[in-house]
Amino acid sequence: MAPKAVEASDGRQVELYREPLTTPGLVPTHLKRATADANPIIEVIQRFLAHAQPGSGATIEKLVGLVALYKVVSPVWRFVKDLFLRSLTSRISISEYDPVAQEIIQWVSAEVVNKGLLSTSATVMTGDMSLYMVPDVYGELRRQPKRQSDDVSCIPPIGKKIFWVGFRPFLFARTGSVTGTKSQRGGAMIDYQGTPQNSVVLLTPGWSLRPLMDFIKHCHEYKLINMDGSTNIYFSSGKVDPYSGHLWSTVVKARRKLDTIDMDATLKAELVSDAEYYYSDESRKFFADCGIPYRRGYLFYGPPGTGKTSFSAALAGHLGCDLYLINLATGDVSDGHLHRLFLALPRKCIVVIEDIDSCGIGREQGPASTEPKQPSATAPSELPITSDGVHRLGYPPASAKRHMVTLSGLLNAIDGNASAEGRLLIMTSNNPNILDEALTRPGRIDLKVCFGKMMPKAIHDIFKRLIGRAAIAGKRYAEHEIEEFARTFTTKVPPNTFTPAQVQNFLQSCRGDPIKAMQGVDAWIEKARDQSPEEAVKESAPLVPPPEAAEAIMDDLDDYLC
Ligand SMILES: Nc1ncnc2c1ncn2[C@@H]1O[C@H](COP(=O)(O)OP(=O)(O)OP(=O)(O)O)[C@@H](O)[C@H]1O
Repeated sequence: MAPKAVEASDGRQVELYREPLTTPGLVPTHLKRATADANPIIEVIQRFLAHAQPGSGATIEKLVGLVALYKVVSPVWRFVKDLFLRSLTSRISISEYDPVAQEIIQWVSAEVVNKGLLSTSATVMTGDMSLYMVPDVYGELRRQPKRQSDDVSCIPPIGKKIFWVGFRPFLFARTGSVTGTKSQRGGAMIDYQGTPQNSVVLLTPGWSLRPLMDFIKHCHEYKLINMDGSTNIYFSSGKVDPYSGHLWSTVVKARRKLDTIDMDATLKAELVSDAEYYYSDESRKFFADCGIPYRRGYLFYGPPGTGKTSFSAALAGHLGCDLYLINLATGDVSDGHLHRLFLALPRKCIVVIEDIDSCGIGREQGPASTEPKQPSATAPSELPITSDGVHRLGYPPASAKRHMVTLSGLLNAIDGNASAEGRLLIMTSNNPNILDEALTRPGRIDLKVCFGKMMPKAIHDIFKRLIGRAAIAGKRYAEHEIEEFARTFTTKVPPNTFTPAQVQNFLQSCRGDPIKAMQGVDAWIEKARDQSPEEAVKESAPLVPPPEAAEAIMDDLDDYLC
């Protein structure tokens, strides 16, 4: 019906969209609409209320009838829809803990959410777009308030998304048992301890799982191509990450190259070739044929700041796998938690348990012990027994207050029957002599490697890397001049006296200036002789700072570029 223009009592023009309900010429105010400033939603509500009035034709009873009809029809519709989807589609559900799920999220982030013209919702993260996107840093804006000038990238939010790969449609859904709202928790997965987990569901038309498997493979290959140049470093604080609901939190780091680790060249080559062989098809077959659990373990020992953790990170980058760091010394990791951390590991990865000697690993007394008693450098019976009946090997730092991993808990996690296979485990220690022999026996630890203080060749190399590269790139010095400086520097620094962290610290302070390095080296040697390796390490940045410094991690990311 055409609107009618009517003049209101205050002189304004109003339009009537329907015949007046009462006497013609007497217009109820709730049916009027001012031409310019009325809110259309309020107007609809007003009209509805007017219709619902007794005697208006549409009664409250009709409304109740409509609601009842909806209540009956909606479960039937859901049932028909589910039946249709289940009988005509194939689907896969994956826990978000699973690296496969993360690869899918990464693909959907990059190819659907960030490129999609029709993407109307996403979880926002900031960061260097040249690095690979990390699925774990949900709520990244809260974590990185200072990085406002950076590029912004998006990952799929909790919810559903439909996209096409070639001519095939896929439905991607993230259920949010941990990070989602109440209404988004339906169908969420539950882990073996009954804890709800976020999960990813993939669905495509057809009865074969093949297209889904091909898509998952495609996401994996995509990750391998795009991960070139960076390494995912996972670390655990002993708590579930509040943003992702994962046990592991992640940072993405520029890949550290093996040639930035200054150590004995033969030793380095042997370690790299051993790790490469471990992950070769030939070795996999050998383990399977012989019925040996497919695991390998290294013990890296030596003073702090000699490159044990840095080499592990470089090795992960070289092998193209992720690095998982566990620090038991925080006192936040319990036996059960450690077990769950190991269960959540992918098949190919490097796990580093740092400073294993300083975390207070003890041998349980009585029936709980899983290993026969082994003699060790310090006999367990001579050690203090705590109230929980556990001998502590070494003394935990003051921070280790709440949880303590026991020796049997650790052994169970690393090679118990339920423990995953395929990982390369690296334990680092400053004091290997106090470690229980059960922990380092062959089969658990296959190679023990000493990371020592700097020898002349390594001193020469570190000078050329930290001073020479910048000086030559800036065309301030020729290569032969740098070679000469490096030789002089090497003769001045006494061999087997300083750790790489100490030398790196000094050379960094010279900011690529060889003259400054030559002028300052004698004074530095005098000072550094009295400095303990521990103090030197404190001055140089650790690989992964504690989780509470997550903002700082991202800010300092570039510092790791070598
Ligand atoms: N061999 C090395 N070559 C190059 N850099 C090194 C080497 N060793 C240590 N560094 C540098 O020293 C710092 C500390 O190294 P890292 O944390 O790897 O030592 P660590 O032996 O694991 O120490 P800790 O026993 O305290 O864990 C890092 O910044 C690293 O770059």
